Amino acid sequence: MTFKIENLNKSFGNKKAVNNISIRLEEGQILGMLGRNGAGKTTTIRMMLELIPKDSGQILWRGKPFSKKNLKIGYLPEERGLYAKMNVLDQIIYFGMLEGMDKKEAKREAIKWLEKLEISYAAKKRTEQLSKGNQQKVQLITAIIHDPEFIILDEPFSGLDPVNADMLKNVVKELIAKKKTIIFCSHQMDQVESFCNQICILKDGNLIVSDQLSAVKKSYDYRYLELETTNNIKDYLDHKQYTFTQENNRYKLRIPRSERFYQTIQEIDEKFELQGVALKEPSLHEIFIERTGDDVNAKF
Ligand SMILES: Nc1ncnc2c1ncn2[C@@H]1O[C@H](COP(=O)(O)OP(=O)(O)OP(=O)(O)O)[C@@H](O)[C@H]1O
Repeated sequence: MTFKIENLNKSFGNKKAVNNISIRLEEGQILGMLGRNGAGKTTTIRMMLELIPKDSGQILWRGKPFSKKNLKIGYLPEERGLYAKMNVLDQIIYFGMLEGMDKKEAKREAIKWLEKLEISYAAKKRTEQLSKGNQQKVQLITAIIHDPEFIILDEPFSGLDPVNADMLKNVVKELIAKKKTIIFCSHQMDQVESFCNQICILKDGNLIVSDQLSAVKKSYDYRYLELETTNNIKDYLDHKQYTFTQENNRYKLRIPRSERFYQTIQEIDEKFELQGVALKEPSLHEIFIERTGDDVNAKF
């Protein structure tokens, strides 16, 4: 395992913000770090980046301390941290130099990225003159200009219009294609699902899920059977005590993973004639809600 967090702990006074968590990640994998507000994600990341000291535990990269001294790390923080009065190009060069680049190289890369993200026109503007979305592009550039091998992205697409969101998503896809190791924090479950092959869920400082996304889905007790029919099967499903939702001609039934549903399908088809049938794994959204303690039936 290339990246390891082992028995990591952090308290603030009486508050246990991170409780003995261990996470493993192979190089080139994308980990979605999930948890409700206050779960301990930012605290974990801050310890990784040595911004705050850990109480105990270790964080390792290829067997050595996970530290800027041993690998290049890129970080896009949730609270954006740019210098408002500094001009965009100088700002990016400054961050590049902080990460060990020489000025010429940082300038070359900065110009390349500004062109790629279609904000070259803003190179000489003060950062505060840019829209929120364009400032976020600048922030992303400062996080990856030094070509880091490990990248932490905290809510990278929040507050972006769809065109800019797609542009930054393409950058993340390129990073994934380049086999960067990435930790991706987001409350947008569909984004986590589309980018990450591994997930961990924190709750009140505890790690309650940590596995491959596919394994997490398979460990969920339910699946969903989607049926399409022009006939009204609502009464039948009520009678059979299925939990389901209906949208026009489509019905979505929550069935235990163990249920032998072929017979159900056959029975419904004979009575009502089905136009479509599909078996779906639960979405990450559903798993998240169930595992972090909310009533899944209320949300279903
Ligand atoms: N500097 C601090 N002093 C005191 N308590 C803190 C400090 N930083 C975090 N906490 C507490 O630790 C807990 C974990 O907070 P953390 O910011 O890590 O959560 P999070 O999962 O990142 O939440 P969010 O999704 O809202 O960013 C919370 O109860 C928070 O109030």
